[in-house]
Amino acid sequence: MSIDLSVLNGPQRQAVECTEGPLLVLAGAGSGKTRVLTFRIAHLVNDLGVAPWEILAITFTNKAAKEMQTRVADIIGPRSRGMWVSTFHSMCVRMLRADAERLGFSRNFTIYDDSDSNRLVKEIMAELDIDPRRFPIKALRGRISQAKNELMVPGDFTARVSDPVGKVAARVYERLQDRLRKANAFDFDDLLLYGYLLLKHYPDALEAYQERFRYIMVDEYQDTNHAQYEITRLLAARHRNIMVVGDDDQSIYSWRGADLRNILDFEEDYPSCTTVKLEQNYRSVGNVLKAANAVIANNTERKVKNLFTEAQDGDPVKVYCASDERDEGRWIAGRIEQRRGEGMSYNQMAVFYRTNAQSRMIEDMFLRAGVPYRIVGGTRFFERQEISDVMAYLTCVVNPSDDIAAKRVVNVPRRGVGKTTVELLEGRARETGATFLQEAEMALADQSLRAATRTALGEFLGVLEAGRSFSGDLRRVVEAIIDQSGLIAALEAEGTDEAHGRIDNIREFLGVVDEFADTHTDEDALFEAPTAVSEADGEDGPGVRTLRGDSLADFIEWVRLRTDLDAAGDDGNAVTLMTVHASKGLEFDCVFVAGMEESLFPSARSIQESASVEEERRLAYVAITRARKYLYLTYASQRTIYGQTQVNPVSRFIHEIPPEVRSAVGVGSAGFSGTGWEKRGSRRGIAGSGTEAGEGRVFGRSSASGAGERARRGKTGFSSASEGRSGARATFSSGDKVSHKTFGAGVVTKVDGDTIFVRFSKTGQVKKLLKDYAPIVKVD
Ligand SMILES: Nc1ncnc2c1ncn2[C@@H]1O[C@H](COP(=O)(O)OP(=O)(O)OP(=O)(O)O)[C@@H](O)[C@H]1O
Ligand SMILES: [Mg+2]
Repeated sequence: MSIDLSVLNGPQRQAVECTEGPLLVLAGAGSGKTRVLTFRIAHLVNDLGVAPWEILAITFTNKAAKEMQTRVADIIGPRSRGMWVSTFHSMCVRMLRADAERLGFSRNFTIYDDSDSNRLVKEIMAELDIDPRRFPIKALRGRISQAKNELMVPGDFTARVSDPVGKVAARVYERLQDRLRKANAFDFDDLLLYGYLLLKHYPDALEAYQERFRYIMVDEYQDTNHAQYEITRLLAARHRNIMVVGDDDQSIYSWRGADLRNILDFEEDYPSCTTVKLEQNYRSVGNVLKAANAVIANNTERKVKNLFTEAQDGDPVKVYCASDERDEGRWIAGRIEQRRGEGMSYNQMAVFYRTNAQSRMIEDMFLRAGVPYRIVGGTRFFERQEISDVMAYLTCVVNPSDDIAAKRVVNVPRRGVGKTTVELLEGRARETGATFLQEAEMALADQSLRAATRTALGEFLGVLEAGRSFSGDLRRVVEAIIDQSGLIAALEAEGTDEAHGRIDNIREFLGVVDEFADTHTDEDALFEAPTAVSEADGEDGPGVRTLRGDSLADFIEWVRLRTDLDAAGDDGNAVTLMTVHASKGLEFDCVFVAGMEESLFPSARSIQESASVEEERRLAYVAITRARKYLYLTYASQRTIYGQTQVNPVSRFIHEIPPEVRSAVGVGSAGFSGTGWEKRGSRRGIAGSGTEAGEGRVFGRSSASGAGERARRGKTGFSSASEGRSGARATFSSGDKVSHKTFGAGVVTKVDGDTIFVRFSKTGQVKKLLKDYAPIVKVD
C-alpha cells in the first residue's frame, strides 16, 4: 500500500514527490518542513522502492534524529532500519570509526568534551608560556574553533592570521592537534574537520559514500556551518538528490559559525534546483502566529514570507510584568498548575529563557511549588565531577593513549600518586613518545620511585585491568570500575551531604548505563559504515562492512555526543525548562518565555550591533513559534542576575507585537505601579476557579515598591493558593511537624525570620524553605 499523501497540502506534497534533483524547501516556522522530510523518506522507501541504506537524513540534535527515526518507523515499520538518520557530528563519528587509521588515529579514538578540551588547551598554554591574562583561553579556543569550522588546518590558519591573538591561537592550534592525535582523540569541531578531510583526501572513501547515499536530506539547513556545508556538498555531488529544508528567519547559531548564506545561496549552488515554499502554519493559533509574523517583520535582512493559518485566533498572547525574578518564577508556576488543573499535561508545557543563568530561580520556585520539571542544558549530569571521573576511568579502559583521562584519575580517589610523580611520568612520556599509562606501567619496576608510590600506581593500573577483563559486558565493566577504584568508599568516608549526593549520582550513572543498554540493540550499533574496501555485499547494501564495536566504546561515544540540546531524559511527566536556542524544531501546547527585558532578550551585547539584534529577533521568533495554543511572555521590573540587580525596560520584542493580539495580565494589567496580587485560588483550579477569568484580576493594590513590600505581595499571590489551605499564613516554630507537597513529612528544626529549616524524614536532610512560599502545612 502506498503512503497516504492526502494528509499533506499541495506544496508539501510537491516537495515529497519531487525526489530527483536538488530541492530547497524554504518556509516559516510550523509549516511542516520536518513533516515533509519524514514523509519523503517514507515515500522513497515505501512507494519508490529505495533501499533504506541509500538514505541519509541529517537533523540538528540526536533527539530530533531519534524522533525522526520513530516517525518514519511509524509509517513504514521496521524497514526504516539501516537508514542513517543522525546529526552531522554522529555521522562523522561513524565515518571516522571506519577509516580513522587513514588519518593517523585508531578506531578506538575518544571524543573530548568541552572540559577535556579546556584542560588540554590550558596545559598547552602553560607549556608555551602563554599568559592567560593577556590571551584568555576562551578567546584562543574561540579562534581555533572558528578555524576548524572554516576547515583550516593549522598550516592554513598560521598562514592566514596576522593579528596578535590569532598568531598565538595558531601556535596553540598546532600543538593542540599534535596532542589530540597522540591521545587518539577528537574534539567536537575535529569530528567535522576530519570527517571532511577524510572525504577530501581519500577519493575511494568519498566515492563509496557518494555511491551509497542516493538521497540526502538536511533539516534546519539554515544553521549549518561551512564544514557541514562542504561535507554535504561532497556527499551529494554524485547523485545530486539533495533536499535541504530550513527557514532563514530561524538562523540562530551564527555565533557557532553557522552561515545563513548556505541556505540563501542554495539556488546558486544548484541552479537546476526546485524551490518549494510552504506558507500555511499548522502549529499555532492565529494570535500566536500574528505575534510571530509581526516581530520578525522588523528584520531587514530576510526573504519576506507570508505565513498564514486556518486555525482560530485563540487566546491573546499574555504578558506579565513581575516585580522581580522570584515573582516571575512563582507566577509561571502558578499558571502551569492552573493549566494542569484544566487537564493539560506537564509534558505539553515549556519555559524558555535567554541564558542558562535564569533557570536557577525558576527551578527554585518550581521546587517550592512542587511543579515537576526537566531541565535541558545547564550543568549537565555528565559534567559533574564524579561522573567525569567515572567516565575518565572508562575512557582509559577503551583508549589507553588518552593521557588527559589517565592523568585525571591516576590519583582519584587519593591513593598517593602525587603531583611530582605525575610530572615525572609526564616528562618521561614526552621524551620517549610513550603514553602516560605506558610510563606508569614501566615505573612499577623502577626502584628509584618510592615503594608506596609504586604500589599506588599498581593499584590504579589494576582497576583498569579489572575493567578490561569484563570487556563485552558493559554493566560489569562499569561496576568493576566503580567498586575497585574506591570512588564510593572515599566519598563514604567523607560523609558530608555533598559526598552523599555524589554517591547518588554515581549510582544514577548505572541507571544511565541500563538506559543505554535498553535503547541500543545490535541493529543500532553505531559502527555500520560503508568503506572503500568493500568485502562483500552485506544485507546493509553493497560496500557496507559492518563493524561491531564493543559496547563500552559505543557507550562512551553515546555519552559524549549528547549535546546540551539533548534532553537529559524524556521519561516522566514534567515541564521542560530550556534556553530558546535549545527549543528549535520543538512544539508545546503552552509556552512561557521568561525575561523579556532589554539587555537580557535582546542581550546587552547584541544591542550594540544592529546585525546581532536581528539574530536576537530571530531567536524571539523561534521562541514564539514553539507555542501551539498558549503563549505567555514575562518580564521583571527588577532582576538580580549574575549577582547584580538590574532595572531594564520591557523588551522591544513585546512592543513589536501588535496590541490587539496581546493582553497584559497580573500586575501588567495595572501597569508598573500595580501589585501583582492575584485573586486567591486562581492558581491551581483546585480552589474551584482555575479559569482564565481568574487571571488578571487584581487582588489588592499597593503603591509601595520597596523590597519588603514586594516580598509580602508575592507571598499573598502564592501561598494562599496552596492545596488544602486557606489564605491564612501559618506561624511555625521549632519542633512543629509539617508536610511538604514534594518532600513529604518533616520537622521544623529552626525558624529564622521568613526562612524555616525542615528536616525531612524520607531523606534525613535539612532543607531551607521560605515559609510563606513553600507548599508546606503544619500537621498535628
Ligand atoms: N498538512 C498538515 N496537516 C496537519 N498537520 C500538519 C500538516 N503539516 C504540518 N502539520 C503539523 O504542524 C506542526 C508543525 O510541523 P513541523 O514541525 O513539521 O514544522 P516545521 O516547518 O518543521 O517547523 P519548525 O520551523 O519549527 O521546525 C506539526 O505538529 C505537524 O504535525
Ligand atoms: Mg522543523
